[in-house]
Amino acid sequence: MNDSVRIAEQARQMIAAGNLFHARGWVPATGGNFSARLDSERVLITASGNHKGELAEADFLIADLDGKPLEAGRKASYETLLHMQIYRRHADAGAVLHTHSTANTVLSRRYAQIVLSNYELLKVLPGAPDPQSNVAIPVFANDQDIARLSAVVDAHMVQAPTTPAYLIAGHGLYAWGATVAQARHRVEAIEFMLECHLREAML
Ligand SMILES: CSCCC(=O)C(=O)COP(=O)(O)O
Ligand SMILES: [Zn+2]
Repeated sequence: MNDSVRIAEQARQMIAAGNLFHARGWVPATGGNFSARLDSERVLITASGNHKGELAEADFLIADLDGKPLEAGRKASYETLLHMQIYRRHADAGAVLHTHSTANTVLSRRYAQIVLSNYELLKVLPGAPDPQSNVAIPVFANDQDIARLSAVVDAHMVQAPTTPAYLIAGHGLYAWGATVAQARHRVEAIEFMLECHLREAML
């Protein structure tokens, strides 16, 4: 596959994910951002400030693993360094998707971590955990200094390398996978389990 065809295909898959997430209410306003690894040095990522349910191929740009856009005059997602931390820490990560759902926002404002257990959908997460096991989703304090926040996330991943995804308090979910499709499946599974967790807390 030549480079421009590959770029268009990765953008197409992220546009489709954005449409789905918007339909589910997981990317309100211009919240959320998406990326896919193109090769060992380049990542295709959403530009900052676009509505993620209305993306077109022109709303993506290529950045290096330091988060620097390779095209002059383009502004990558404000949260680019959070994506790059994942690509640097997880060699098998091929795509990163970030959502701002009601469930992930409410729960991350209340709890320091969310422990998911007894959900069949846990099998979709990295390492295919046994549904009966306890899977911890850490919650990090929100921080407008994204370099500092990505350093906090990275330090956690050194201590807990099997962390399957994470939340930022009052902000949203970051999840990843080998492909855009796998990252989307994981977002769908985690958002479903968080929604269940929230509803149970309200019973
Ligand atoms: C308007 S939501 C605040 C920024 C944010 O959290 C987000 O996910 C979108 O930022 P981006 O720069 O990627 O558009
Ligand atoms: Zn965000």
